[in-house]
Amino acid sequence: MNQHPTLAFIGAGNMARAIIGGLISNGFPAAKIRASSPTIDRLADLKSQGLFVTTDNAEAMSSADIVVLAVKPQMLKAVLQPLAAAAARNKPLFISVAAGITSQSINKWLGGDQAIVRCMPNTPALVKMGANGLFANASVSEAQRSQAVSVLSATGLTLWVEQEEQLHAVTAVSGSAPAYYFLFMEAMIAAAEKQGLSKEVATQLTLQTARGAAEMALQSDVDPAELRRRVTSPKGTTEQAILSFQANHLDRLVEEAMQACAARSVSMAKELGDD
Ligand SMILES: NC(=O)c1ccc[n+]([C@@H]2O[C@H](COP(=O)([O-])OP(=O)(O)OC[C@H]3O[C@@H](n4cnc5c(N)ncnc54)[C@H](O)[C@@H]3O)[C@@H](O)[C@H]2O)c1
Ligand code: PRO
Repeated sequence: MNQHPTLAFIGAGNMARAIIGGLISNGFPAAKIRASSPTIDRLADLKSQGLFVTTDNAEAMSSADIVVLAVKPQMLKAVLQPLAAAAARNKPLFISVAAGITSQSINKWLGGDQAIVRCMPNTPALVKMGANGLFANASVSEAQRSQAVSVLSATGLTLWVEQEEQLHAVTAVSGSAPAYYFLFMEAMIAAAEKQGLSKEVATQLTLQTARGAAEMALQSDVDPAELRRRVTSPKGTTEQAILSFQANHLDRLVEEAMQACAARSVSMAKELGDD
């Protein structure tokens, strides 16, 4: 195999585009990436970046080393069943980013005996700051594990989980979580505007502070709780904000939100899967 495997993305929506964007900006050759989606006009921008694009999923998948399944979980069964013959012939590594749906269901729809890595990525993959939780089924070889890591690590952090069920928690803590931070940013920007800042100034200060806090926590040798304490002077300003968050049970809100997220991942697996 060449240095770069041939990748086929089945589905070219938000998550596929975030991963493709991260790969290309990390130097992965666009000519080694294929993408399929039902309408060709929605693929025009990917074609202009040098990808091979098609409305035929089987054509996208033919001779691909890795097939990334990036359609909605609700579509997966209908998309995979017609690809079973090609899967039996080509035996690529499948990487599914679909929330919830188990490797067992995917394997069944593909006709069985397939190497499947489930990946829960997130959209910061687009700026190479993604976080990927990975699980491999028993048919995935060591070489394919390494291949999955080397492709996905171009989009950010890549960590394996031991149990497939742990991907529900990964979805709650990283897959869905960019949306929590965006929601928090929205609330901070709105509150700062109410305190008299322009939207532009409020936005810039909010985003730079989020970036600074994340970068500082990543580089620090102490945990986030200690970093928080270092901002919080006794009888100072921060203390009042922290006391307000605690009085409103921020920790409980976060726990309940993450439980609801993971529970939806579990119920999607039951509703839409075939285990
Ligand atoms: N968006 C995220 O933040 C995120 C994060 C982690 C995982 N995921 C997972 O990624 C997957 C895709 O989510 P998304 O947000 O990119 O959705 P999306 O709706 O943006 O993209 C889905 C794509 O699939 C295409 N599609 C529909 N039917 C198809 C078919 N028959 N054949 C080929 N392509 C078809 C659509 O045209 C669309 O481009 C989902 O399974 C989701 O659970 C998404
Ligand atoms: N976006 C997908 C969803 O909301 C999966 C994780 C992030 O279902």
